[in-house]
Amino acid sequence: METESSRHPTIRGVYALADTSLLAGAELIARVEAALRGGAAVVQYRDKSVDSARRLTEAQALRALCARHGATFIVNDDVDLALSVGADGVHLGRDDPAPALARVRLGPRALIGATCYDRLELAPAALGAGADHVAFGRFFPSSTKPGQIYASLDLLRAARASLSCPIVCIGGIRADNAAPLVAAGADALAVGNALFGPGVDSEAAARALAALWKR
Ligand SMILES: Cc1ncc(COP(=O)(O)OP(=O)(O)O)c(N)n1
Ligand SMILES: Cc1nc(C(=O)O)sc1CCOP(=O)(O)O
Ligand SMILES: [Mg+2]
Repeated sequence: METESSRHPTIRGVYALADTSLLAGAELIARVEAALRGGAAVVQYRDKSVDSARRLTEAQALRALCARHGATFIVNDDVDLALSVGADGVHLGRDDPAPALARVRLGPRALIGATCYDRLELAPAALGAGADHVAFGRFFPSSTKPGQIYASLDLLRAARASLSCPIVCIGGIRADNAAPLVAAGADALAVGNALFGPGVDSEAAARALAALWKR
């Protein structure tokens, strides 16, 4: 049986973006749990508010939920919050603390993701500075974070050919547009709206995404 101490968190498969602009109040836990039942393997808590009390409560609850399901739990942006709740790691972009600082604070076992947008050349620097996995995107139009630059399948193929770390794809990903990303070497697909948008059956959506690796 897997125990807390024997668990080896990884970045692989359906990476659920638990974004509080999509998931308010009680919906947060209920729908993330549904996505976990459907096969989500990673959960990222993404909350852009400054309500530190709510952020702590929500991150603690998600951390406990992920532990019960054997899923990896990542906090977006906030190294201190990740440390406070015992998250498996943190995801950082260009406006966030540097991966090197996160590595020092979180230790050698932490999972530290770095966004590389549409730029493969950012990856070696991020990995050299303490990140252990990278993300590229957006691949499709995203209503959750509009206006981002597009990454291409060619970029993903080049990244797969040159990087041995886990690669996450993000941005407008759904079960019906994601197969080329998996074929090009994505290890994980970070998905917000297609899992947690209004009216979406989060369990069924996660199951359909997880099936992409079983073809
Ligand atoms: C898995 C994953 N990839 C990319 C991002 C985007 O990070 P960032 O550029 O720091 O933007 P914000 O999400 O913080 O607005 C991400 N969060 N997760
Ligand atoms: C948080 C984030 N970062 C992006 C980037 O391109 O860097 S796209 C994005 C939102 C992803 O959510 P959805 O699956 O709803 O499009
Ligand atoms: Mg960020």
